[in-house]
Amino acid sequence: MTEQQLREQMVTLARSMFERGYATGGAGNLSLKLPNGHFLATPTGSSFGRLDAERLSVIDIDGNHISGDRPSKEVAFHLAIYRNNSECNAIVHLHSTYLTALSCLEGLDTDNAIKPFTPYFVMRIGKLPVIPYLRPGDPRIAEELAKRAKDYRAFLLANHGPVVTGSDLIDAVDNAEELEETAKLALMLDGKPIRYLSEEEITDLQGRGK
Ligand SMILES: O=C(O)[C@@H](O)C(=O)COP(=O)(O)O
Ligand SMILES: [Zn+2]
Repeated sequence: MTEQQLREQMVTLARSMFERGYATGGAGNLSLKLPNGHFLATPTGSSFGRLDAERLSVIDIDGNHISGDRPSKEVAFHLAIYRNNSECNAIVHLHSTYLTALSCLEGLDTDNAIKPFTPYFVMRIGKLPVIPYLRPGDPRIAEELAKRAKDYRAFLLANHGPVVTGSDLIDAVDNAEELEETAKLALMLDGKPIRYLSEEEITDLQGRGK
């Protein structure tokens, strides 16, 4: 895809998420790898419902602002993931309701906040590690994500929200939406006797793709 097509794709997917309630106000940010090696990111403070393709931010791998509006304050953590996972070509960060609710719970398993009970969580995400709470924009979020980037496709920032990767922006958005639905189910089922997938069932799903 050309840079122009990728710009339009970001605007369209962001608006779709906004209209379906996955993003509200100015929360969240998106990025993707451009064909020339730079990165396209949402401007800081922008609403997913009102992005302008021509004003999206372009940054390089060192975080230098190349063009467009001032980039998201979280570009450092986006770049930390790109640097450490060559399979990641796009990133979605949301404050979506159910994942953010989950991120506020005490006593989460920090290796995997959602114990698998549906195949698509295993196929799309695998495991959801929890990053200890840091204020939004804190450069230490990038350090924490850099340590885990090559081993996971998604992360849960404690008391904040999810960070989800993909092979392209469509894949990252699909992963984020399915992860949000999984968190919704997990909270709906809280306190009920869940039949979790067995280790054998999880192993059978791993490596089969989506
Ligand atoms: O939670 C925050 O403040 C950021 O992580 C966020 O979601 C929006 O920040 P910008 O991308 O700088 O608008
Ligand atoms: Zn945020």
